[in-house]
Amino acid sequence: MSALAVSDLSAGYDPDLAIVKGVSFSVPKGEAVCILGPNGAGKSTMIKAMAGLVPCFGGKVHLGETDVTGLSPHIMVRRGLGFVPQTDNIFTRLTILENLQIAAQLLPSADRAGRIEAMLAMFPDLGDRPGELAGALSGGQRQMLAAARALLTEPDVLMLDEPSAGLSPKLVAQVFDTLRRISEAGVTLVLVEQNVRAALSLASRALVLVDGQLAHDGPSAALHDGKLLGGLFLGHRTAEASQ
Ligand SMILES: Nc1ncnc2c1ncn2[C@@H]1O[C@H](COP(=O)(O)OP(=O)(O)OP(=O)(O)O)[C@@H](O)[C@H]1O
Repeated sequence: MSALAVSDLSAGYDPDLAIVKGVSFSVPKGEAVCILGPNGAGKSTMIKAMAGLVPCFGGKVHLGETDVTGLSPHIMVRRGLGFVPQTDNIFTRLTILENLQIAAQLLPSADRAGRIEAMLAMFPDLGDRPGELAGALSGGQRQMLAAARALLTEPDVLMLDEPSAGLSPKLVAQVFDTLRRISEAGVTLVLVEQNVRAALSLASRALVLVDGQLAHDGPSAALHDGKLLGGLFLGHRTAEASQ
């Protein structure tokens, strides 16, 4: 049983103009998968459609055995999906603790304090200063807070849209170390990334999206060869994508 299965998904902003065009893939429980591709390929649109934030025109998204296609984002969370958007993923005028408390509203009240404690323990940079304003955090720490908010509800699958966007190389390394720990804890990860090297070092498998279609689906190791990746970005397709 896959943790996440996407079949023949079409999605976009205008029903007459699909951005994501018939994409299929599945992610086994515990796997980390990255979605790469040139600018404008439709990566963010696809991950947002999977999270219920962009309309799906056709196809299905399953979380485990549950069909979650087109459900609203807060219902997706209840079905076991965590999503970290690229921007506006924390409340900058609230404290770290308040950010976690808001996310915890989705949990039964008896579980809230324990889960918040668990997140503060998992992310020591946050646990050291729960009363600090989120707006005062570094870019990397903000991404950690956004991930902590999504992990509070113990999702089966955590999806992230460009967690490295706008970060210095040092902060990118910090964020990816955190993602590695999350992956090692058994959470299934799906991330869209522009930072190819960081994404391939974390994920065991890579999908390449070009012009809204899957051009490649295979082990990350195969893409350490920059030539293959360059060819894919230019529009070549590999056999794995059509299987
Ligand atoms: N809110 C929107 N309304 C209409 N069109 C949009 C919207 N957001 C994105 N698009 C269009 O969808 C297409 C795919 O954009 P998307 O952001 O999904 O690509 P991407 O692969 O994530 O690109 P990048 O790597 O540059 O972030 C682009 O043509 C873009 O202009």
